[in-house]
Amino acid sequence: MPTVISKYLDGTTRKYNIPKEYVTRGIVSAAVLLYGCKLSYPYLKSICGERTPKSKKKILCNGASNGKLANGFENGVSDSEDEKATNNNKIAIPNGNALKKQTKDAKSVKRKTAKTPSFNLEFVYQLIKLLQLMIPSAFCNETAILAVHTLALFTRTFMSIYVASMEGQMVKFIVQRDVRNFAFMLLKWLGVALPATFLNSTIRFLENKLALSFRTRLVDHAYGLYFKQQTYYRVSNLDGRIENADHRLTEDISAFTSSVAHLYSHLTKPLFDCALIGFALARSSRQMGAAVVPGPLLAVVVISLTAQILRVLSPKFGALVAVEADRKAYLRHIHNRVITNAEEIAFYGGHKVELSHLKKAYQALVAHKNKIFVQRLWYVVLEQFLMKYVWSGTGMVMVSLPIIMAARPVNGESDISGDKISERTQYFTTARNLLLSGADAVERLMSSYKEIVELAGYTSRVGDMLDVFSDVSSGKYTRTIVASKKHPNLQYSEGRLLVKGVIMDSKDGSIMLRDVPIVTPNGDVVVASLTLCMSVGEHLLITGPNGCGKSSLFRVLSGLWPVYAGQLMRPPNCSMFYIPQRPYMTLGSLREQVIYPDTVADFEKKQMTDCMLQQCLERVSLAHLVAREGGWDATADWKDVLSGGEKQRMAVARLFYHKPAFALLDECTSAVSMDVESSMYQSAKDEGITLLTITHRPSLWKFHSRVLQFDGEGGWKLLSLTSQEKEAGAFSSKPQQV
Ligand SMILES: Nc1ncnc2c1ncn2[C@@H]1O[C@H](COP(=O)(O)OP(=O)(O)OP(=O)(O)O)[C@@H](O)[C@H]1O
Repeated sequence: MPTVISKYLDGTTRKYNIPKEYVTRGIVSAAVLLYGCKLSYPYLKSICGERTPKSKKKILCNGASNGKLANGFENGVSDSEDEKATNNNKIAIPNGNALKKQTKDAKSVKRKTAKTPSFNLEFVYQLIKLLQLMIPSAFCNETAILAVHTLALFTRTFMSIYVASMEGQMVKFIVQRDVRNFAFMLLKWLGVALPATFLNSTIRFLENKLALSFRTRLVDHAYGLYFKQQTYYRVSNLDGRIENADHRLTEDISAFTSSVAHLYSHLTKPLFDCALIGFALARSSRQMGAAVVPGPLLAVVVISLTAQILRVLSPKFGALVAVEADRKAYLRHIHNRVITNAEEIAFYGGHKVELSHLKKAYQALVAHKNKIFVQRLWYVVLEQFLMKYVWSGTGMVMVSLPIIMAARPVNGESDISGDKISERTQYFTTARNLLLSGADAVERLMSSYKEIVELAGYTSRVGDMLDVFSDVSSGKYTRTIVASKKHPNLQYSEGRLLVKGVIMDSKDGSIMLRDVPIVTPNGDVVVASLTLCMSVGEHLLITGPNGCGKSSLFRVLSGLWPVYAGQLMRPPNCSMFYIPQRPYMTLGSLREQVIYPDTVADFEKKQMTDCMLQQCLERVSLAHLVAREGGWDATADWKDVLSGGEKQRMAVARLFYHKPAFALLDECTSAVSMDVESSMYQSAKDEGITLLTITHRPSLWKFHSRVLQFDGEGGWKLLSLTSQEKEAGAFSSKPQQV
């Protein structure tokens, strides 16, 4: 076939008197140009597709009015789908059934609009953004590693070519029966092998180093965002875009950085190989006196065709990888739940239920992995057939072309003399080795496509996570708000509640709320408008039925939940200390339990002593703990070592260590005996701490001067307590509103 093409070319160039190189170069350029157009067509189309009017795209975010998911899922949905969904949901939803329908619609839109990561423009943008984080400047560690890595890859390619030419010469000496030169060449070959193997190992070492450096950069950045403005709380409680942030922060970042570093060497070396080997092959073809163009032209055509076939038939590895990561994360989450709640589950004997959850999560992962294996099986069969056999055949033709097409001797010289044969053998061996390396390089380049698509999956997970973190840390939340939840006092835009409240620093240290609503992250308005003023020394008791918004008021005061309307004036966070019903025990020593959330360095900076900590423990009747646990430096799993009541008392001991202006006590003594509870409350008051207490215990009324009573239906009353009421723990007559 190539001979036919060559003959036809000869005829045509002679006929029209055009230099043969011009024609062959023209054909090659046109082929390359056409193939380039073909490859770039889908991307050009997607760029044009993205230029749809913004207004249409924005409809997607309109969750409040049409029940659709708010942003975060914009990509990958057609405009017609948007419009259909919008129109469907314009109908008012008066009852529960309709509400269910709406939720179903929202879910189906979520499914439709869920992004499928693939090799597209969005992937490129996200990757560039992440690369800027991983390589922050031209003079950083990572650039240095990259430079050394690139140099190592380049040197390795030169070595491969050098080794191939040495092997060619060795075969020539064998054919010539030249033992001396053969032995010398063999020694030289062995001498090169040593640095070559060292270089291979160095390349792998540098790749791992690069992956680790990239990971460290990303982890630093992600942790910075995660612990900024309580993002770790808000991302799971106020925003609905990502689940299992822990998995993304650990596994996905690691997989992403390893994939980037691996792909760098996986792409760079084959590219060097292709360029340099192509050049070396062309040079040896010319030395043989054969035409340079037909061989490479044939290679370009065959490789382009096989690449196209593989591209069309390739499964969507990016989407498959993203789903796999999701399922792995979910399985880990279920495991974590079992570990965290082991005692409760054991008491209930709930292992059957937990086991079934675990099995379900595991089966989902296994089913998905099987799906990937099956898809990979057929893809690898095709890939191997095309790359191993079709390419080997093409390589054979390419290697033989210069020998077959080389100019024949014209002056009666023999074509099969010893010298000529050994020369051709040397050429054949060198070219064959070079081609093998070249084929290997192209194979790696093509199999890299699969890895690039997999990288798209990780890029999307890591990139989305960082986007969500920075949105959330700057107060932008995305969560579905069902249309029927809209409240006239609040403002909505594109399905999201707008944060319109004003937060001010209190100058006199008091707390003041004016028309502040209490709204849950789901958009439920628990209390429509609350007005309250608390000066230092005015102890407030908060009561009401379950779920009426008592703890939520603390969340608003602490800044965990946004102030959607009205005004909130409050002292700085360090002046307010929150103690929850379920006390939290940190990792570390007994000392670190008392000083939490201070670190040991803070403790030393404040010039506090263990003796002072001992006094804190005495106030909550835990003085014996130091001796019992083996001193202040003793470490244990405090969550399990301390009893429920002891943990609650330890949490109150922290109050005496920090001595804040206000204590937000959320049923934090429910497991403490009543005598110890009373002495703790009295101590806190004596210390000058103003109490805001949520409790159902009448015995605590006596420590407070006012009561905020929620009715559970959005209403509330602020009442003063008489001394009889304080003692009785109940209102003696009809309560008087303040
Ligand atoms: N993270 C959250 N996401 C969505 N809704 C929430 C969240 N936290 C609380 N809620 C809802 O807010 C409402 C008020 O909850 P809150 O914890 O303030 O109740 P409470 O008055 O303290 O109740 P209890 O006396 O049982 O502790 C409840 O209906 C609850 O379901």
